[in-house]
Amino acid sequence: MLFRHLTFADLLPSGQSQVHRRSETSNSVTVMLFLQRQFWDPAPPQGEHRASTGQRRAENQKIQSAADVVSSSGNSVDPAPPQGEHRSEKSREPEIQSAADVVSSSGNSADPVPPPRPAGLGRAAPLLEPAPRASQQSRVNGAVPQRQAQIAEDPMNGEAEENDETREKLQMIRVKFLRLAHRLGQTPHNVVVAQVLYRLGLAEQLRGRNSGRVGAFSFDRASAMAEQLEAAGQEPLDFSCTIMVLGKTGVGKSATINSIFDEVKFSTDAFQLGTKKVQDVVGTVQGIQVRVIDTPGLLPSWSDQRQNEKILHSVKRFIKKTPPDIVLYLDRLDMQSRDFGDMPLLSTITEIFGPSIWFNAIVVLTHAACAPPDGPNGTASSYDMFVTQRSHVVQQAIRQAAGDMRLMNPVSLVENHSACRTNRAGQRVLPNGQVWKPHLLLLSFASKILAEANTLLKLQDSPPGKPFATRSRAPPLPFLLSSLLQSRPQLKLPEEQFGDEDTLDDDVDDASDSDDESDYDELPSFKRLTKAQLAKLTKTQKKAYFDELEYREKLFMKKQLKEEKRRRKLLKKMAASAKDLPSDFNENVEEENGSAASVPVPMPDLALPTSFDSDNPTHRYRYLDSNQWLVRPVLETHGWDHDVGYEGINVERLFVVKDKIPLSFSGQVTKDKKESNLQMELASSVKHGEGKATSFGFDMQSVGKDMAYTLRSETRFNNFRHNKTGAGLSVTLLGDALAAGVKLEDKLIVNKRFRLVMTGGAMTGRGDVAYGGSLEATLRDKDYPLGHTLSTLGLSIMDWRGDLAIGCNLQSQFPIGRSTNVIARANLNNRGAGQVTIRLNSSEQLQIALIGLIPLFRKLLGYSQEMQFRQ
Ligand SMILES: Nc1nc2c(ncn2[C@@H]2O[C@H](COP(=O)(O)OP(=O)(O)OP(=O)(O)O)[C@@H](O)[C@H]2O)c(=O)[nH]1
Repeated sequence: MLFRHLTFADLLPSGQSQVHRRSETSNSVTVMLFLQRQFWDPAPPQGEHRASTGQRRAENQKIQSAADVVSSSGNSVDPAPPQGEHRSEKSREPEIQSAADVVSSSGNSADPVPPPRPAGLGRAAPLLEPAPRASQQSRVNGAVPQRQAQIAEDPMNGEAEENDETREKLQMIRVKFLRLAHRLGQTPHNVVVAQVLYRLGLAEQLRGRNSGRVGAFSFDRASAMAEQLEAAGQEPLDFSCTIMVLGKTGVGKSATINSIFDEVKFSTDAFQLGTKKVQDVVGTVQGIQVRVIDTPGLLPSWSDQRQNEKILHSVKRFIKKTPPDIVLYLDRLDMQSRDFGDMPLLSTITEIFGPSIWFNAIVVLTHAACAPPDGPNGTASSYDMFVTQRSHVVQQAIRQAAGDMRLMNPVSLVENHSACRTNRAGQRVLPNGQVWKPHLLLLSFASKILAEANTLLKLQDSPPGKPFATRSRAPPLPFLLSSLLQSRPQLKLPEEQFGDEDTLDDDVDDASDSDDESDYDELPSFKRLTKAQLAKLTKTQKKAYFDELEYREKLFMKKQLKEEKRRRKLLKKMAASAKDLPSDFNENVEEENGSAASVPVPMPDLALPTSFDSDNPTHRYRYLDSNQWLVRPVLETHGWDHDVGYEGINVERLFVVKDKIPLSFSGQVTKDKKESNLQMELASSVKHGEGKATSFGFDMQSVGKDMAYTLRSETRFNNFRHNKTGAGLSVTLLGDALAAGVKLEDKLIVNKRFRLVMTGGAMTGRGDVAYGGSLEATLRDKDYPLGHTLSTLGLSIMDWRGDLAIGCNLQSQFPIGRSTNVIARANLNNRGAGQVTIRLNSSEQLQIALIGLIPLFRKLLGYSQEMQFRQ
């Protein structure tokens, strides 16, 4: 049991995983200095991942974010990335998204709909410069002649030509979009325009890097060209857009179509079903060809869904040949629909067309000139607030129906009433000053433009002509690979678990340790002092006493370790020779073996704090050790707050099949306010020959919304005394994507203290491949396993889609004096992001805790300065 505990100690927080020898350790203080620029560890080196539950969780989160990044490839659903970390991940993916994203990330103050996503792409203006590299390039290549000259200098190979052709086509798409915006009276500074241009530039840049060349983002050139063409007015605009309207009956679908064309194309009716069948109309708006498909009105209640199904099937048939570029889902702004009151209707739409219908949909709220209702205390609520609330209800319902909580459909407002306020040009203006029609059309066109660019850059593999094709997600290969590359300890039988699998032959250890052992037996007798006696000692005497105590403790533990090792060796030898002995002797040995394994060794207790402070959860959560199942709470170590850090439960058990094969089961469920995670692992290992073993494992864990199921196998053999080699395979099913990988691992055990592990591998899925490798050097304490000094250097490298991520990780743990431990960690990656952490843990120097006051003082100082400034 003791060994089980130590083996799986990594699931406990570091402070608890060690057996606390120093019982006088009563007050302890941990100080962490945490310097961080930006944390993004592409592929943490081996051993890192399993260091603690928190890190496991972090890994899971990383996988999740990778899944998000990847899921958005060729998929217009954006996982609503938070600022910073996620953005940096996201920018790795050369993806262009639909208008849905473009708008949801816009932060236009004139827009009644506030930016629904916090990070997105932020403000408009700076986005016109997508990235330093690209903008520099654009200056160099800005003018056409210069660019041509550069092309002429380039070695003309096929790839370069293809790149130039693609770049030129992308440039024409950019020009086309600027012309559309121009016709709708929008400048490049309009948020939607800026976002589309930004995404085009970003995709081109990343695409260029992929093929070894940085793409040129020629915004100035495109803008000049668009202006020129529009001014001349002769060059026809090669663009048309098909828009389909869907929504409940009477919300204003036909009226909106009439407003778009500024003429009555369809009749509207205030009192009965207006549109009886699906029909389309083609017309031009500002010289742009627009086709709109009007659909019969849908009904909201459950009992009407049969009727809705019939209607939607007829719509599906209608759009089979010429699918729409964008869907407008209409609802009324002034209708206070109850939360999810429209769920039946939205679910039916999802059922018939698939969830992807929502990936290219804009929420349109009609009757937008209505006055906001009174607030709870009788005061009128603000228009913007009202719009936000209504938008949120519809967006949330769509999210629910689509089963994708990351979905963020843009919202556009419409007012069809003839009495609507107009500007001098006769365009309808909303109460917030927005001219709605160009806004709605621009959003719709942006989606089509981005789809065109996606097809050009082959970022999307949906078959052409298939309406709302379900776009499959690519598996997060780098993260699956980094999980495969982790070095996993081989599973052992309970009686074999003692000791480190990577130590050199026991004979070597024996030789080095023999002196110490004899030393302990030869030591003169020693009497421990009582507390009262200790108090009488002088400082130097105290030091000498503790030094002696420590020395003796060390020697004693060494001796114990040695004895245990020897006993195990003997048992092993006996078991080996037992085959030749009579059967009753065999039974005796087995009995002895069995009893040795089942001797109840009490689990080391957690070091309890002295106070019964209710904030310290150690007093409230203990773990069960009543039977073979090990049940423990999971502590979230990555928290600074004084809150309950326990967020889950961990269950483990080791089975022995046919007395020979170890089989371990471990499961963990963690749940916090927002998300829950499930991990389950089944592992086994079979020995076949001297120094050869094959491990098998199956694990499942939640990755975002999906479950990942992984089957893995690994074979290891000792080819030389100092060298162990292993090869592994893994297959992961994540959602509907399958990924398979291989790895090779070589472990060089230079001596008792120093070892080197090198791993390399590749992971493939959906025609994509990620390559990775890592190197980890470990230097242990000269008194290992008694001493805890440990230094590791890890290097990891990952190549995926031409994007190279290199990470370096350094960690050192060493004691200062008898009561203080320092753990220093630093990591850095080739994107310049890194983190430095210094953790100081002391059981005596309580005054170190005063360091924690520094941020407090800084804050207070900041306040006082602010106050002075105001006065
Ligand atoms: N005040 C106001 N009235 C509107 C607006 N949009 C539509 N209406 C009125 O609402 C009524 C229904 O409009 P329709 O366009 O027929 O609605 P629909 O969604 O096409 O209805 P079905 O064809 O039955 O599905 C008409 O009387 C319109 O004039 C709007 O934005 N503001």
